[in-house]
Order: sequence, then structure tokens, then C-alpha cells
Amino acid sequence: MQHVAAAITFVHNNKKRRDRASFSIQLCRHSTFHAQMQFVIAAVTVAAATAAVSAATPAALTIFVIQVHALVVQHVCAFISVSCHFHRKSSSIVGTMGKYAAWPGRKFAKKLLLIWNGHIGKKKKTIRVRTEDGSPLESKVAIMPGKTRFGNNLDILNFTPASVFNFVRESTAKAKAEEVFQSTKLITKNVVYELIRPFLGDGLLISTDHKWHSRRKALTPAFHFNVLQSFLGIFKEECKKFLNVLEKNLDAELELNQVIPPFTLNNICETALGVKLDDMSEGNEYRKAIHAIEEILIQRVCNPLMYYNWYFFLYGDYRKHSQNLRIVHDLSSRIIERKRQQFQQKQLGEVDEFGRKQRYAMLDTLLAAEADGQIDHQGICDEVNTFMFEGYDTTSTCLIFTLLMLALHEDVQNKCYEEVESLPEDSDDISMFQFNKLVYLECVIKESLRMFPSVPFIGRQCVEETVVNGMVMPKDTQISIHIYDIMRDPRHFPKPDLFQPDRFLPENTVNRHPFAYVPFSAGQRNCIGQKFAILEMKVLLAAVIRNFKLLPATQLEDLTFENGIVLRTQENIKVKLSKRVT
Ligand code: HEM
Repeated sequence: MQHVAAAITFVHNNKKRRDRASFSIQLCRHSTFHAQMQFVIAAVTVAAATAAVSAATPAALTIFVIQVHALVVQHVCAFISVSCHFHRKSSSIVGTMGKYAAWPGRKFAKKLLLIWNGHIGKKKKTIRVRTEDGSPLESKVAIMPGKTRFGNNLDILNFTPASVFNFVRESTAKAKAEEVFQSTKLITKNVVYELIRPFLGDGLLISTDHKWHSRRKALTPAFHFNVLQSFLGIFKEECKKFLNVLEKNLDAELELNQVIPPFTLNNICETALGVKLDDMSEGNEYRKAIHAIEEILIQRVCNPLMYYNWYFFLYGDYRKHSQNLRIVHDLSSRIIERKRQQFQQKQLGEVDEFGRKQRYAMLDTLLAAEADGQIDHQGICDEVNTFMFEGYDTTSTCLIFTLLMLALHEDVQNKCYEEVESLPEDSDDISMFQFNKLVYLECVIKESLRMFPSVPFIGRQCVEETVVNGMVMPKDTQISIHIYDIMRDPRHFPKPDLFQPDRFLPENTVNRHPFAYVPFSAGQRNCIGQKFAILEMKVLLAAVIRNFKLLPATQLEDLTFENGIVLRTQENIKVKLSKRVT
């Protein structure tokens, strides 16, 4: 039986859970005992809070989350939504309540508010996002109108992974995203990333400040052209295995979500980490665990009360989360151990036999840094987890969508076929240079990433007061950047919902704004693995197109998009294959 549980949620927007908290009310459907427990807790808190709010002045209602959406400013057509957590601090409510000393529930409500807002009363000033020139905020940004007197908090009732995706998209407005990308102050990730921290630790994706700077500097050479070139043989070998899988699925409907991920996981493990996965079951278990972790993450995003670790521990899927974390962390530990043994046997030198400075793959680089005392074991684990995840799921997603689009657009597929036909017959003879010259295939990958970016939304937060787009954003303001919508802006990509790889032909990109196309993000925190990804995908796509004709089995209209760590669809994506006769 389904229960409707009302939960008052309090989303803190800084680590210390201090002021500028956002406050939202959410109803969630559950059928478990936990839901009943939530209901009891929630019923009490709702009653107390409602009483507190109605007892206080209407000004008290200013505790709420407003999604502030920046309007267009000047020439850039990026989209950005700045989720500014507006409120008047709980302390002001408590203060206002002083006038209602006679109200019997006052003490209880005050206590509740104090619990919610840990360090209440330390600062008396309310800090809000404001415009630099003093004009009304609405003149600079689009503020999502709330449907109730609680602002837009109640508008997110019954969130699901699919509705989160749509809500985030609807709340988008035009503004300059380049200021966010370019800002040296805005390199810290926002509160949502804290939910991935148990999985990825303080690796390159999540870390910030000095740690991020030094790791990024150390790891950049591990993705140098020469290193990538040394990976080519591995990509080709894995590709041969993949083609064998396809051979077995001729004329049947092929579920891309099943066959692509093992290919990209093997690739990242064998190249960047330098370790071959022992058997298929090792990889399967890892992928299943990642999926489970992602599902739990989304549950937490859908119910902000779950942001609290204690609440998640008591009422969330904490145990399932821990079990799956153990699986992924065990695999990465085994990988590090295997590599460490190899590393100790063959200490890596500073220069090669020709006296040139050697460049190492990613895990070798980290082990060398460990030997120099620059990183500890935990640091290596965090980076390995980050690279395994980032390097596998993102490229899988892109390959799945690219193969789907090729199946749906026969003309595009034929043009790609013409291009790849010119490559040497034996794939072992194809050089990196020849892969780089597959210009049209690259346009196809880019167009697919434009329409279906593997990472649709990213986030930042202000660690100090920051001015962006004429808005003064106080410390802890949460910012989400809508990569998905940036790249569907008709001013830069006319008819954005049409798949047109020609948009990326060199002659058509000359005047495009540098921040109009950002599937790998932009600025300092852009993707370190983008060249790796493009090369890996080209190797696979060229081989598939040369050997098979792709036919549609899934239509775009069949798909329901969902929010995940990467872009997800509720349905598996399928294509059909027929062997090309040469
Ligand atoms: C189609 C493939 C890929 C896409 C679309 C993609 C996209 C992105 C995006 C949008 C970011 C910024 C994330 C943020 O700001 O929160 C990012 C960061 C990152 N990506 Fe990728 N990525 C891809 C492939 C890869 C691969 C293959 C690797 C590793 C080999 C990788 C490793 C990373 C890392 C470590 C970061 C964090 C970089 C930093 O903050 O310094 N990515 N990626």
C-alpha cells in the first residue's frame, strides 16, 4: 500500500550547515515502514513549522528556496540557472516570534528551527543575492514563480528522476555562462557533489583549491598525445572483441546499454590504469554496483531530507549504498595493488633510453608521485575511483547515443562509411594520424554530444561573494550550469532538435561563440579526458560502421530522459545490425 509522506526538508548549502539554508517541503510516496516513520516525523515538523510560520509575520515566509534563473546579458547565449537559496534566516523568524511570546508552541517551534539551522543567531544580517546596480533582481534574472505561498518549494512534489530532469530544464533561462566557466573564483563544486563524495572521495572531479590544482597539474601529462598514442593498440584490441559480440547479434535487436559499457570499462582499466580486468564478472559486478549507487544518489536528490547523512542512515538505502560502495572500492583497490606490484618490480625512470622525459599513464603517474611523497594511498584510491567512473560511463553514454543517431539517420551513416572506407584494410595499420583525419565522424560524435551530453548538468558554488552577470552572489550560493540547454540554443544551433553533424564542419564553426558548445565543460575545470574519449570513440565507431549497417529499433520519441550522474533514459536503447558486404 502506498502512503503519502510529507517531509519538511532543509537543504543546507554549506558544509557546516550554517545559515542561508534552503527550506523546502516535499511529498514523497513510499510503501515502506520508513515512509510511515517519515510521516510521523514530518507530521510533527509540518505542524510545528506551519504554526510557527502563521504565528509570525508574513516576512517569516521568506525562508524558501527560489530558483533564480539568469536572464540574457549581452552576446552569449548560454543558459545558466543560478539556484540562489533566498531566505531570511531562521534567526529572524525566531526573532519575530518574540512578539508572539504568548503562543504556546513557540518554544517547541523555536527549538525545531534551531535544530534545522545549526548555528542560528551567529550572524544577524540577511544576505541575499542582489543586483550590482541596485535594479530589481527580476530585471537581471528570471525568478521561477512559485505556485503556492511557499515559493516554488511545493512545486517539486513527488520528484522522480525524470521529473528532476524536466524541472531543471524548465527552470533554465538565458544568461552568460561564460563568466561562470571563466571565473577563477568559481571552481568549487556545489552541494550535489557531496552526495557522490562517498564514492569518488576527494578525487579530481570533486576536490578544489590547492589539492585540485596540484593533482590536475600532475595528471595532465598522463593524457598527452604520446600517451594516447600508446593506448591505440589497446583500443583496437578491445574493439575486435566488441565486433565479435556484435557478430553474434546479427539481425537481432541489440541492447546498446548492455554491450557498450564493458568495452569502455575494459579500455579505461587497461589504458589509464594499466591493468586488465581479470574476468567479465569482475566488470559486471562493478557496473551493477555503479548503477545501484547512482539510483541511490538520485533518490537523495529527489528528497532533500536525504541530504542529511543521519537521515539517510536511518531512513534511506544506506545499507545498499555501503554494500555497493564496497564492491567498487574493492575492485579499485585490487587494481591499485596489482599495479603497485608491477611498479615496484620495474621502477619507472625519469628519462627514457634516448634521454627524453618519460610520460606515464595515469596510475603510473600517481604511483611515481606516491614514491616521491606527493600523494598518499587514499589519494590514489580517490583518483582511481574518479577516473574509472568518469572514463567509463561518460564515453558509454556518448557511444550509445551516437550509434542510435547513426541508425536513425541513414544518410549520415553512409557519409561516415564513405570516410572510413578509405582507411587501411587491416585495422592494426590505422595510425593515430589517420583517426584524427576522420573529420566527418568527429562531427557526428560532436553533434551527438551536443544533443545528448553525457554530463547534462554541472554545479559550482561561491566560496566567497562573487559577481556574475551583474548579480552579486553571496558566499555559498549554489549554481547549476545546464550544459544540455546551452547546446540547444537556437541562436547558435538553429533547429537545435535536428541531428545535423555538418554544423561542426570547420567552415561552419568559424564564428561560433567559444562557450556555445561545452559538452566537456569549459575553463579551468574542463574534462581532462576529452581527447582520450574522442579517440576511443572514433576507434569503435569506425570499426562498427565498416563492418555493419545500423538499423533503427528505438525511436527518439520512445525515450524518457532522466537525471543520473550521467544522462540516462528509462528505456534501454536498441539498434539492429546487418553485416556489410564489401
Ligand atoms: C564523452 C566523454 C566525456 C564527457 C562528455 C565528459 C564530460 C566531462 C565534464 C562535463 C566534466 C566537468 C564536470 C564538472 O564540472 O562537474 C568532466 C570532468 C572530468 N572528466 Fe570527463 N568527460 C568524458 C570523458 C572522460 C574520460 C574518458 C575521462 C578519463 C579518462 C574523464 C575524466 C574526467 C575528470 C577526471 C574530470 C574532472 C576534471 C577536473 O575537475 O579537473 N572524462 N568531464
